[in-house]
Amino acid sequence: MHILTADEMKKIDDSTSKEYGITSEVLMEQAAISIYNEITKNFNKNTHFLFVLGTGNNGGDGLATARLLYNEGYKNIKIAIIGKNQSELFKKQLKTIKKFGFDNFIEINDDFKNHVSVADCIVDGLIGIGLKGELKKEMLEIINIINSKKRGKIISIDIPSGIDANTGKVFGNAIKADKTITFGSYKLGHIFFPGREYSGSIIVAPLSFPKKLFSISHRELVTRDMIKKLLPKRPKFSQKYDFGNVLILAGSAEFPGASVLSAIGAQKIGAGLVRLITPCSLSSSVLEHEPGIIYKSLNKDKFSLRDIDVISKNIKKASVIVIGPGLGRSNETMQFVRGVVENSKGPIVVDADALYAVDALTLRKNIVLTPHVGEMQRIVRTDEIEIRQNYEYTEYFAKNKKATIVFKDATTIITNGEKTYFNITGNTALSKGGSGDLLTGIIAGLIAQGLDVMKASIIASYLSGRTAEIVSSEKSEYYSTPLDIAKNLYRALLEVMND
Ligand SMILES: NC(=O)C1=CN([C@@H]2O[C@H](COP(=O)(O)OP(=O)(O)OC[C@H]3O[C@@H](n4cnc5c(N)ncnc54)[C@H](O)[C@@H]3O)[C@@H](O)[C@H]2O)[C@@H](O)CC1
Ligand SMILES: Nc1ncnc2c1ncn2[C@@H]1O[C@H](COP(=O)(O)OP(=O)(O)O)[C@@H](O)[C@H]1O
Ligand SMILES: [K+]
Repeated sequence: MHILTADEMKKIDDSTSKEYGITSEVLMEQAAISIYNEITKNFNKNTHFLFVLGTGNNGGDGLATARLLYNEGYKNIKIAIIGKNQSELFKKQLKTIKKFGFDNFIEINDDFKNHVSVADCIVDGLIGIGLKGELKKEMLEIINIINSKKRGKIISIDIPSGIDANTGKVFGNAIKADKTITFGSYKLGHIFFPGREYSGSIIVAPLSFPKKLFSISHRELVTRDMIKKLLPKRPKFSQKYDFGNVLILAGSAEFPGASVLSAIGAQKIGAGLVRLITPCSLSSSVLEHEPGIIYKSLNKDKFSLRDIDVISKNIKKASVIVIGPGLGRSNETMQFVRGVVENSKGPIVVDADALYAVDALTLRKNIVLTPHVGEMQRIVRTDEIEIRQNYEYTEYFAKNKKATIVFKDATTIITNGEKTYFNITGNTALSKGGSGDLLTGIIAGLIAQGLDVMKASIIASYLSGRTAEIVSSEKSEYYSTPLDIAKNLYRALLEVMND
C-alpha cells in the first residue's frame, strides 16, 4: 500500500474528480458511508454520539456521517462546530443535514465538558490533512477537553486532529483516537510517531480513487501480502549451493555474542551456507546454537588489514558479506572494513561498528547500511536537523551515497533514494541489544538466496518485527530476547506462507 503526503492525497482527490468524473461530493459521501459502517459495527441506537467538527472538508465528512446515522434512527447525536470559514462542501453538508430535520447543534460553552463526558462515542472531524501550522488556542482547548475524557471511544476522521499528515508530529496537541478511519491510503502521519500512537487502530477505506493514481507516491508500507510475493522460492530440485553462501565477519574479544546472532539469523532464514569468521574464539557458543554454521576463529583480539589475505578466498566465494556486528572501532579494524569492501563487488551488509568506517568506503547500490538512530546520527554528522523518523533526509542520504539504507527504528525506513518502504511490525521486545545483529543476518540470508538488497531488507524487517509480536504475545515484550526471536522466526514465516 502506498503511503501519501497530504499534497499527494490532494492531487489524487483532484484527478479523481477532474479526470475521472467522480466528484468531491461523491467522495465525501463515500467517506461518510465508510465511517458510518465502522460506527454501526461497534455502537447501537442508544449510543450517545458527539461530533466535534471543524469547518473544512474533514468537518464535512463528519456532517455527512452524522446525517447518515440520524437518518437510520440514531437519535442521540449532538454536533459541535468550531471555526468560521466554511468550505463549500461543508456549507452544502450543513444545509443537507438540516433538511433531513437534524437540529441538535451545541455551542462551545461551559456545558461543552459535560457533553464530552456523557458521550459514548466522540467523532473527531476537526481538522484532517488540511492542518496548517500550530493549532489555534480554541482548538487546543477543545482537544484538551476531549483527551481528558474518562470513558467512551474516540474516532478520528482521516487523521487525529492536530497530527501533521506528512510527519506524524503533533502541533501543540492532538486528539488521542481509539480508531482512525482514513481514505484511499495511509498518510505518512499515520506511521510515524507520535501520530502512529495517536491514531489508535487504523482503517483504510478505499473510496473510488483509481488505484493507478497512487503510483504518484514512491513510498510504500511493508505488508504481509508484499512479503508473500517477495519470499525467495525454494525449488525442490536444489542443493545448498543454490541458496547462497553468507560470509559473516564479526565479533571481537570485547563483543563476542553479536556475530552469533547474525549467523543464526542467516541460517534460519534459509541460506545454503553460513560461514562465520571471528577474530577471537567463540566456538562453543556458535556450535551450541547452530552446529550447521561453519565457524573459524583467527585467534586474535580484533580484525586488522592484514587479515584480508587470510580470508580473501572466502570473500571471493561469498554471495553476500556481513560486516560489522561486535567488531569494535579501532583504526586497524576500520582499515580491515575498508579492505573488505574494496576486495568485493558483491552485496555487503554493513552494520554496527563497520558503519563507523562509512566515510572511507566507496558505496554502491548493493551495499546496504543498517544504522539504528545513534549510528545514523553519527554517520550523517549533522546536528542541524532531527534525524529520527526523517524519511526525506534518509532518502536524500541514500541517493547521495548511492547506497541502500535500512534506518532501524520503531518505524523502519528502507530506501535506495528512489523507492522507500516503511516497516511497522515489531515492538519493544526488539528494543534490546542483539536484535539488530539478528536482523543483519536475516537480510544477508535472503540476499544469499538471490534477492536484491532492498527486497531482502524489506522481508527481514517485516519478519523480525512480526516474530517479535508473536513471541511477545506469549512471553511479553519484557521477557522476549533476540535468541527467542531467532528461534521463532519460523512462526512469522509460516504465517506469511500459509496466508
Ligand atoms: N477532497 C476530497 O475529495 C476528499 C476530502 N476528504 C476530507 O477532506 C479533508 C481535507 O479537507 P480540507 O482540505 O478542507 O482541510 P481540513 O478540513 O482537514 O482542514 C481545514 C480546516 O482546518 C482548519 N485549520 C487548519 N489548520 C489549523 C490550525 N493550525 N488551527 C486551527 N484550525 C486549523 C482550517 O481553518 C479549516 O477549517 C480530509 O482530511 C478528508 O477528511 C474526504 O471527504 C475524502 C475526499
Ligand atoms: N519499539 C520498537 N518497535 C519495533 N521495532 C523495534 C523497536 N525497537 C527496536 N526495534 C527494532 O529492533 C532492531 C534493533 O536494532 P539495533 O538497535 O541495531 O540492535 P543491536 O545493535 O543491539 O543489535 C531494529 O531492527 C529495530 O527496527
Ligand atoms: K480529524
